[in-house]
Amino acid sequence: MSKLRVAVIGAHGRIGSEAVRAVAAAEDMELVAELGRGDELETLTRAGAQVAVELTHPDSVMDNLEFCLANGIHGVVGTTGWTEDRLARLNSWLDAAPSTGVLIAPNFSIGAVLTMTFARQAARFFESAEVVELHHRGKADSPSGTATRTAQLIAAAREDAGLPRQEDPTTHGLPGARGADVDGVPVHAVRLRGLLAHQEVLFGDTGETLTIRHDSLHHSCFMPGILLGARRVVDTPGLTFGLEHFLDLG
Ligand SMILES: NC(=O)C1=CN([C@@H]2O[C@H](COP(=O)(O)OP(=O)(O)OC[C@H]3O[C@@H](n4cnc5c(N)ncnc54)[C@H](OP(=O)(O)O)[C@@H]3O)[C@@H](O)[C@H]2O)C=CC1
Ligand SMILES: O=C(O)C1=N[C@H](C(=O)O)C[C@H](O)C1
Repeated sequence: MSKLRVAVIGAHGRIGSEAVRAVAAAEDMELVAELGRGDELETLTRAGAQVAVELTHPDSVMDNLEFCLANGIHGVVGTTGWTEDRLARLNSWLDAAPSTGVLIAPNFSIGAVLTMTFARQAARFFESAEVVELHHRGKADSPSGTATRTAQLIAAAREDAGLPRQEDPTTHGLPGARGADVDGVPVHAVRLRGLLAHQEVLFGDTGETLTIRHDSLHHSCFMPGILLGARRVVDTPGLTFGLEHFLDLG
């Protein structure tokens, strides 16, 4: 059987360099290109890439995906910074390339995917919910894509259950102390040397709290999700948002 031809964009970065090693070690894949900043995107077509794993920066990801989709290359995207506007532009490129697929995964680690699943399940049972994400100091964006997605899922589950949007009871204080408001769910971002990627989802109601915590301790935790995404995206045209769609979570 022929091997899946996979390229990595952002190949010299923290997660990209790990992805290069993981793709190269996968028996069913061939690593056909490793692109860093300034490298020509045409390398992807010359190398015959079928899938591009995109792990760069919110400022770079749109141009890279526009090129990939214009050339029939599927995308597995870990880069953050997704807004409604960006998703609409991506969908318009996908409309013009109907047999091509893109997976955007706010987080490729199984523990983080389960955290989001459990948080969505718990959301309707608690009056209040907040998210705290903690990352290394080199991270470009805040809050993290995972925390934003988690808060959106919590807010949607609350709305589905008929719960009101959370009101902030604070009347006095310093700006920013209550975090960012994501659909009514406060999200707090910590940046600390020594950390990698961590998240706590806090729920509270009368007389009890529930905390769901996940810790990514090494970039290797993202690799099974990236490889799964590459294998599945070639048979999944259109946009898939979230690795959970490629997992059987019961
Ligand atoms: N979904 C997930 O599970 C995960 C997602 N991420 C996300 O992945 C992204 C990268 O994170 P991280 O590896 O820590 O960041 P790094 O800064 O370590 O790596 C990004 C790399 O991409 C390069 N780059 C930037 N623009 C381009 C471009 N146009 N073409 C090719 N290479 C480019 C950078 O080059 P230069 O250094 O010159 O700027 C850098 O080498 C972030 O958005 C992060 O949030 C990270 C971990 C897990
Ligand atoms: O920049 C990182 O490191 C990470 N980025 C992703 C995010 O923003 O959610 C995933 C994970 O948290 C690591």
